[in-house]
Amino acid sequence: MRQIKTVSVIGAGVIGAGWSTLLALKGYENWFYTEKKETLDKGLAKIKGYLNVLYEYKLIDKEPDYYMQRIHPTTKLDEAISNTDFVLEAIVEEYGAKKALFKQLDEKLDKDVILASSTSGLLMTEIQKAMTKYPERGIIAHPWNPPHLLPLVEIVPGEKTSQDTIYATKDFMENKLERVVVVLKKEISGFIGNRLAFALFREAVYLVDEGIATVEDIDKVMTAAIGLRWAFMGPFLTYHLGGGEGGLEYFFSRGFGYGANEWMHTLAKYDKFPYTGVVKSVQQMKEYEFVKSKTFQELSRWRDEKLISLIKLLRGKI
Ligand SMILES: NC(=O)C1=CN([C@@H]2O[C@H](COP(=O)(O)OP(=O)(O)OC[C@H]3O[C@@H](n4cnc5c(N)ncnc54)[C@H](O)[C@@H]3O)[C@@H](O)[C@H]2O)C=CC1
Ligand SMILES: O=C(O)[C@@H](O)C(=O)[C@H](O)[C@@H](O)CO
Repeated sequence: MRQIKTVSVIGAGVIGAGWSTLLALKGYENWFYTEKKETLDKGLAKIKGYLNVLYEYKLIDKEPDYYMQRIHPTTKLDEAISNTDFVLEAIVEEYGAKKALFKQLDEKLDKDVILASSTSGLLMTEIQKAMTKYPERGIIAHPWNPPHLLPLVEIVPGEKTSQDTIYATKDFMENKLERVVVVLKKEISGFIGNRLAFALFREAVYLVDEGIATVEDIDKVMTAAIGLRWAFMGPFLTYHLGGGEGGLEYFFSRGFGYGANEWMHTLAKYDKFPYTGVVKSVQQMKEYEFVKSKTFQELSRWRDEKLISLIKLLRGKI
């Protein structure tokens, strides 16, 4: 297993900036690459913003510039992979772009350099079709936004991914970057988190489309109840407790789960967001009281401040 000292982050957007920040925080030199200087500079500004908030909240004890020294920005791909031990791809969510990049990297890099995609739901098996030399080193390491704060990484092997690649990626994410890692037993689009998140989001858009509730009220339902529990309990533990002394078995046999059989057939079934639902949701987002007076940067900072407080309470560290 190759010792990882230097990492290449390919893609300087929301996720690339988060990965680069996390790597620097955990002591790793990392290349931070995208093609366009303007995008690269925006990515660096994101990183500096992330580090400033962490410093203000005393989650890091050194000033942001101390960590920035470990981040090496470049618009030259060959420079970004010149001495790399591990690649984290975080470019646009398109098979075409990812396959072209993985093909290029596979041709250039030693066979023990792992190529990990941040994709939100695409399949490594499909990406590996473009890797003609060492497809076994291709894998998915799906972070959650923002990666420097949310600890989960879903590792999803493709059909050709080797056990060594899985083991090395899990070891790096879990033991070196101190992430919470789930390795999927079978490859599936959307993985675990996004499938669960989008099952709920599909229903949320349906309820807006049907005029049952506004986007603001749906968010209230999530944040005033469901989301609070989910910050420290998943759905199974939640409903095991919901079953009282009888636990999950009672829940399904006589409890709420049994009762839900009366109306579960009314849940949204569509496999693409309905145009009318999207239009109504976007329009109502513009009327969302808390949001309409804030910029993306202000909302991102507000989100990170809340996440930091929660993470400190629930995990004690990032
Ligand atoms: N935004 C999110 O909440 C999350 C996104 N992801 C995944 O992470 C990946 C990146 O997502 P974001 O950072 O949100 O996207 P983004 O659009 O913010 O950033 C994409 C970056 O890749 C660069 N880029 C695009 N094509 C490129 C290429 N061919 N070569 C080099 N750089 C290229 C862009 O300039 C940009 O810097 C996607 O696969 C996405 O599905 C994963 C978890 C969460
Ligand atoms: O929600 C997240 O942070 C990630 O799991 C994602 O992949 C994003 O939601 C993605 O689906 C949208 O860019």
